[in-house]
Amino acid sequence: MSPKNADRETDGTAGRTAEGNDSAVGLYRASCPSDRQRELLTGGEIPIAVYGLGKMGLPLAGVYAERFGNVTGVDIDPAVVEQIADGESHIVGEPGLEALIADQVDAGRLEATTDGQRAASTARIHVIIVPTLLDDDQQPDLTTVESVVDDIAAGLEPDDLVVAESTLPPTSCRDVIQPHLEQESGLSGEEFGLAFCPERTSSTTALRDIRGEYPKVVGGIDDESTRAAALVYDELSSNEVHPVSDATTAEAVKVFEGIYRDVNIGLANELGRLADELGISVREAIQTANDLPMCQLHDPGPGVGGHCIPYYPHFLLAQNDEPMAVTQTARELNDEMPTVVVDRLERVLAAEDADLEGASVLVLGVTYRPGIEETRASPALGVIDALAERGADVAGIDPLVDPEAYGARALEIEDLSDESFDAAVLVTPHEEFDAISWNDLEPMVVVDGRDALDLAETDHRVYTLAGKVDGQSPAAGLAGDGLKGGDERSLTADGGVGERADDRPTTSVSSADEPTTDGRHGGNDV
Ligand SMILES: NC(=O)c1ccc[n+]([C@@H]2O[C@H](COP(=O)([O-])OP(=O)(O)OC[C@H]3O[C@@H](n4cnc5c(N)ncnc54)[C@H](O)[C@@H]3O)[C@@H](O)[C@H]2O)c1
Ligand SMILES: CC(=O)N[C@@H]1[C@@H](OP(=O)(O)OP(=O)(O)OC[C@H]2O[C@@H](n3ccc(=O)[nH]c3=O)[C@H](O)[C@@H]2O)O[C@H](CO)[C@@H](O)[C@@H]1O
Repeated sequence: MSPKNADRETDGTAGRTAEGNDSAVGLYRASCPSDRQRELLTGGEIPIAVYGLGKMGLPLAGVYAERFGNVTGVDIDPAVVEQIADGESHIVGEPGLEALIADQVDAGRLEATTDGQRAASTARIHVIIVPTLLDDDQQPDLTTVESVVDDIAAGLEPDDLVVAESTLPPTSCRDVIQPHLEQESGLSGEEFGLAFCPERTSSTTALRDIRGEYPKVVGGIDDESTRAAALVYDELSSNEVHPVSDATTAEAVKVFEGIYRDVNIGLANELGRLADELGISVREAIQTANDLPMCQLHDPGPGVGGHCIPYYPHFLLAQNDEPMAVTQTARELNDEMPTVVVDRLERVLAAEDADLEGASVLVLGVTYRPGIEETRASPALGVIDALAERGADVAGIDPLVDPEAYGARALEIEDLSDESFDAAVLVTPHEEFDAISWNDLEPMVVVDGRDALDLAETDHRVYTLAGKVDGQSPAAGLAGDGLKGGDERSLTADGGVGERADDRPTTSVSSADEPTTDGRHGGNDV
């Protein structure tokens, strides 16, 4: 037993020490009836700490405060804490969050601090929602989670409940967090609750999701932990709680959701690459195949970014002996997509007897998704790197981040007509790009990675990755001899642009023909 807990013995009655000192009720092994536990929780009598106040943590802390009050948010970034203390949100583009934080702080139901140990000393429910990143070897990096666990351990009391919402490699609660808490707090694992309750939320719909868009998965290190956590989320969420057998199962649920998405996107990208050879729009074919409920293919694109989907597969790939060829192959394929996009651009330029050496290329969109200020693993990083490696002069526009920080010369939309570009690559279709007046720009080659542009009435030569959902093949927009977009054209592997019907490429575009790539350009940002 560590010194800080040496004098602490409990009589098993949650919320009281053997000396009878009052302290807030701990839900784990609580002796009072569950409806009393719910009253205490919703009445703000059980202090809660939320560790990590980012894109997911701040919305979560806000909803916890909205439902239970008595919430202390913890973040290591003083600027984040200061803004929240002022009732402001530092998260861009999360509908409703600004107002929620202002209301909860103003009502005294939410406060913020950088002092995790102080927050832990009063909280009886501890919620972990900090990032789980990867190191340079694609191995899960739990140091951030472990630093939060240290803070919690410093203030952990018998009958406290620890909830991990951060996505974790399966077995982390059992093999890392629980032993770490025991060792640092001096308590035994039977004295506190620990459950994994994954965050099934997406940026731009976080409050909707947290309040109850989906069932809440709850998996405890033991049955009592599952019970206590299920009670919390039954009160927090309007949706049902879905208890599972244990914490490892819950951890696997979350990682499986992410792997499913990455593999599905990988399949869509693999099929999307066939569009030139088949002379079709794969997007149209996918949309049509998805008529069937048993076929729900995702969208082809220039790659998979963010610190969720590209990361989650590595939480299993890194630690399991069983082969995971499907997961591995999809991950590699998605990682390769930024280079495939630049290869396609190179082919289109070759068809015009041009190349990337010295070409002026504009990259549209640096963040990984429109409207979200996040660049981790963004496909744009791989596109910018590949263009620069091939000698292009790369400019970039993004409404949320500075392209200079990512290797591209920063431009504003209003500056575009002052320059002429050989090409543009649309990676992330921010809504701000609707303001681009394409007819005012010198005709160029445009690679549209997301089928987000309609340039048919312009003189630009447009290649749409995987084709357009309206049925046009990828090269249909490559206006040649004055033809507008929409004519029947396809791009051949050797850089020709032939008629789609009869002139299907004689050389099949096999992977052997594709330039080899390390596919790591869209890699991890640790
Ligand atoms: N972003 C999503 O769409 C999404 C969706 C579901 C789940 N998740 C998961 O939620 C978790 C958090 O993701 P996010 O998007 O909120 O991350 P984020 O990068 O937006 O925010 C993380 C926050 O944690 C803070 N932080 C870092 N170390 C800390 C520490 N030791 N103590 C306290 N605060 C610390 C940072 O300062 C930052 O404010 C991750 O595990 C992620 O996998 C994310
Ligand atoms: C609860 C949680 O963890 N939520 C996560 C969050 O994930 P996220 O914010 O990282 O967003 P994603 O939408 O997964 O995009 C990731 C990258 O994949 C590209 N992409 C996407 C779809 C597609 O068909 N083709 C693509 O190419 C896209 O451009 C981007 O770069 O929300 C998702 C639901 O939106 C959830 O599923 C996901 O678990």
